[in-house]
Amino acid sequence: MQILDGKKTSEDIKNEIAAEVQSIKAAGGKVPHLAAVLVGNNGASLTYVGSKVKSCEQIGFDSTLVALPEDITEADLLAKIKELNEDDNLDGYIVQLPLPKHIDEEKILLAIDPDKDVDGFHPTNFGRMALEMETFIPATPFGIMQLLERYKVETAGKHTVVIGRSHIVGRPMSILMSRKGNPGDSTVTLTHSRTKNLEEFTKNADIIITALGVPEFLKGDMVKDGVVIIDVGITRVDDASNSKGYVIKGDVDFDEVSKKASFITPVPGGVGPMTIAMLLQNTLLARKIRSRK
Ligand SMILES: Nc1nc(=O)c2c([nH]1)NC[C@@H]1CN(c3ccc(C(=O)N[C@@H](CCC(=O)O)C(=O)O)cc3)C=[N+]21
Repeated sequence: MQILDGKKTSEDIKNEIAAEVQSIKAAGGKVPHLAAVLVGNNGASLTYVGSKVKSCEQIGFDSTLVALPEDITEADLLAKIKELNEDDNLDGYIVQLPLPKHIDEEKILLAIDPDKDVDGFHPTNFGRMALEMETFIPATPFGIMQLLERYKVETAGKHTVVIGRSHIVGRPMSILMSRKGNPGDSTVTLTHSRTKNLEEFTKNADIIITALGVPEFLKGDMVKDGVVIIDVGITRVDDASNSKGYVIKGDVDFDEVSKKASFITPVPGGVGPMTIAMLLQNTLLARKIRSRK
C-alpha cells in the first residue's frame, strides 16, 4: 500500500511555481495576482482562505483578501465582482462558497469573467473542460489528477467509481477521468444519493473517488483488494481532547480500507493541500494567458 501524499506533492508543485515566478521576475515580467472573496466569517472558510493567502506569499504571488460582511446585498456583491473583472492588475480570483442564502450563487458565478475564473466554475470553463480544451480545471479535481499522474497510478481502461455529483468535485471528476489521455481513459460510473445498491459498484471498482461528506462512510468490506482510494471528504468532528476542539475526518474508514488498497489518500494531508496548489497553478496559467493578449 502506498500513501498518495498530498502535503508533500503540493509542496513540490508550489516549489515549481515559485521557480517560475522567479524567472518571470528575472525577465522583468509581472507576477501573478490572486484575490479571494470571502462573504461572512464561516470558520472552515476562514482557515481555507487564510492558507491561500499564506501560500501566495510563500511562492511570490501578489494576493488580495476581499472580506465582505455576511449581510452584503446581492447587488453590492455583483458590483464588487464587476470591479474585480475590470481590475487590470488582477489575474484571477475566486468567490469562496457557500454564499449566504440570500445571495443567488448561480448569478454570482455567471458574473465572474471566465478569463479570471481560476476556480473553473463558470459554464464557459466547465464546457471547455468537457470538450478537452485549454481552461481552468476546478482545483480539487485538478489536484486529484496531479496525484494520479505523479504517482503513476494506472487509470486507462480501469473502472472508476465516483461517489457524489457536486458541481465542484464529483461531476467534474467524472468528466476528467473519462477524457482522453493520462490520467484519464477510464470507464466511469457516477454514483449519488439516489443510486441503488452502491456496494455493487464500489466492490467492483478499480478506483474510488468519494466526495460525500459522511465521516468514515466507506468500509473495508465495500471494496476489493488492490483498489485505489481518493478521499475528498473533509468533515470537522468535535473532539474536546484535540487542541483545536475538532478533528478532520474523511469519507473513508482509513484503518480498514488501507489494508486492501494499493494507493490511498490520507485526510488530512491528501486532497486538501493539493486543492490550494492547483488554485495557484491556475492563477499562473491566468497570468500567462493574459500576458499573451
Ligand atoms: N470557490 C471555492 N473554491 C474552492 O475550491 C472551495 C470553496 N469555494 N469552498 C470550500 C471548499 C473546500 N476547499 C478546501 C481546500 C483545502 C483544504 C485543505 O487544505 N485541507 C487540509 C486541512 C485544513 C484544515 O485544518 O481544515 C487537509 O485536508 O489536509 C480544505 C478544503 C476548497 N473549497
